[in-house]
Amino acid sequence: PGTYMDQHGRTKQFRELSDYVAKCMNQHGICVVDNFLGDMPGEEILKEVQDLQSRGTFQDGQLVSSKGVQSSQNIRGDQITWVDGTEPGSKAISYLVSSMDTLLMYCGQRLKPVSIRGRTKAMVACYPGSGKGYVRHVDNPNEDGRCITCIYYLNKGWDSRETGGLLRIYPEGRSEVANIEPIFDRLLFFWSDRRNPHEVLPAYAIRYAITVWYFDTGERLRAKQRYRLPVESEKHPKWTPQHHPLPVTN
Ligand SMILES: Cn1c(O)c(C(=O)NCC(=O)O)c(=O)c2ccccc21
Ligand SMILES: [Mn+2]
Repeated sequence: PGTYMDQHGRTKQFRELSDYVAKCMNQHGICVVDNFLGDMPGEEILKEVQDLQSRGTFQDGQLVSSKGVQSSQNIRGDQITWVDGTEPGSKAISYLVSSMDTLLMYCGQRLKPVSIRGRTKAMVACYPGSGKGYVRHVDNPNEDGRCITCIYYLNKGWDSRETGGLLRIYPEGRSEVANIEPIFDRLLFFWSDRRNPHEVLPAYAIRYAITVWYFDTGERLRAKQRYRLPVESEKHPKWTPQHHPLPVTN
């Protein structure tokens, strides 16, 4: 039987990790964390995503462009579904999202100048591997409130030389690009605004990812006033470290 990694051990790990994430975000605006949760929890999350897919909950992603919704099946093969973590069969996804929340909470005020108090639900995405990718875009080009994009990848043994599917980021004002392999148990953060245009290169194998966008409190409030959304419509995670049973770790 495995030993429980004690809550204290994990807290210490997250504190150190948050030092790295805060520094990396302020320096580069892009941050990669490998082996975020470990093999076991990663496998649990992958299983839940595959179950979601087998239950047919994924629908084709719509490309919402500034000209309103246009169906884009021919451009993007991605399929998406939204999970808030309370649905049956989403315990591991919920553990992932609360781990993301906790890590960002430990970053606290160091992620200047944003102050994060809310986020979207988790968007589970699957590229079927038919050679489609995702056109180059900016997640938040018009100050809709989203400040940090957080993506968790689930693809075991992914090798983009074989199966493509690289995330390519073109950091604004820089000559070099960032090529991110969507490998299993990898966590990625980047600023959601125009600093990080990005694209997903055509994928030739099934490619899973789970994305959460974190809101900057001020920007989100202003965006709501512009569109008169009820301010309470956001799911505000409580910022106390979530008490949840830690997975058995060998
Ligand atoms: C399916 N999919 C996406 O894959 C990305 C995206 O940037 N993905 C990056 C990645 O998976 O590495 C998106 O930004 C996105 C935005 C709205 C709807 C669907 C979307
Ligand atoms: Mn994107």
